Amino acid sequence: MLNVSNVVVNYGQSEALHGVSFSARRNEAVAIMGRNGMGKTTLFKSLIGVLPLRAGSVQVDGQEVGGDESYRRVAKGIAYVPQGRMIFPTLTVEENIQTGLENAKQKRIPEEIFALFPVLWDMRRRKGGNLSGGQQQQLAIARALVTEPKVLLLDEPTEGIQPSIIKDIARALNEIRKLRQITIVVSEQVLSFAMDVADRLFVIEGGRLVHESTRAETDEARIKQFLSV
Ligand SMILES: Nc1ncnc2c1ncn2[C@@H]1O[C@H](COP(=O)(O)OP(=O)(O)OP(=O)(O)O)[C@@H](O)[C@H]1O
Repeated sequence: MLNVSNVVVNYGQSEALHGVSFSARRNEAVAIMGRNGMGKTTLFKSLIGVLPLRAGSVQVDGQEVGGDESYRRVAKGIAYVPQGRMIFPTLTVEENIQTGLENAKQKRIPEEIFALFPVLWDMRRRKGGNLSGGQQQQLAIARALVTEPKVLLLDEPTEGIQPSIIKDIARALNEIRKLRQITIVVSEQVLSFAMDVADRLFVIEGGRLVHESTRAETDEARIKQFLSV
């Protein structure tokens, strides 16, 4: 479903990603693990088209999107939940979700969204800025989901979120997969969360993928070594 091949990304003269390749099937979740500064955010921004590819290709469902602007990639089936959530603080929860429906025929928020995230129903008339970090993360996922993606990208969804809510988010992502059979790519530093949601785990270091394992064969101690400074 998602095919990433030899992706190279530069910041000016300096190369940040040195040829990243991986793929994720329909109804598969993969985690990209790595410490701060290893290239997770750069990779996600290049997949959604916020950063241009210097080389390489990104395919969604067999269609090349690597040269497209972000809005076209969204139309072709990628949705992105950025690091830091980036919700609109002065819009209500409902209005925030509706921004994801801008190009949809149906403007009503599907009930399934509130079934996945009941707290968003309770908070629907509150301003996004007044939600807790965990609630904002759920809102950001809801906003991405209403675009009906084939591939959902989440950049460090657990960052700054308390453990009980991290569990809720893992449960919701697993539920989303069951309901929609989409592909999920998540970047993470929290190994327990990655083990809860991902079928395969990768480690990124210095802009390269240096490790891959299925969940079943993952050596957690080894991954923790990669994640410790
Ligand atoms: N705007 C930028 N200009 C120049 N270099 C950058 C820029 N953003 C990131 N980098 C560099 O690219 C590399 C990868 O950074 P990136 O933000 O992708 O890491 P990350 O793994 O997502 O870390 P974090 O969890 O802190 O976001 C780092 O060496 C970083 O210094």
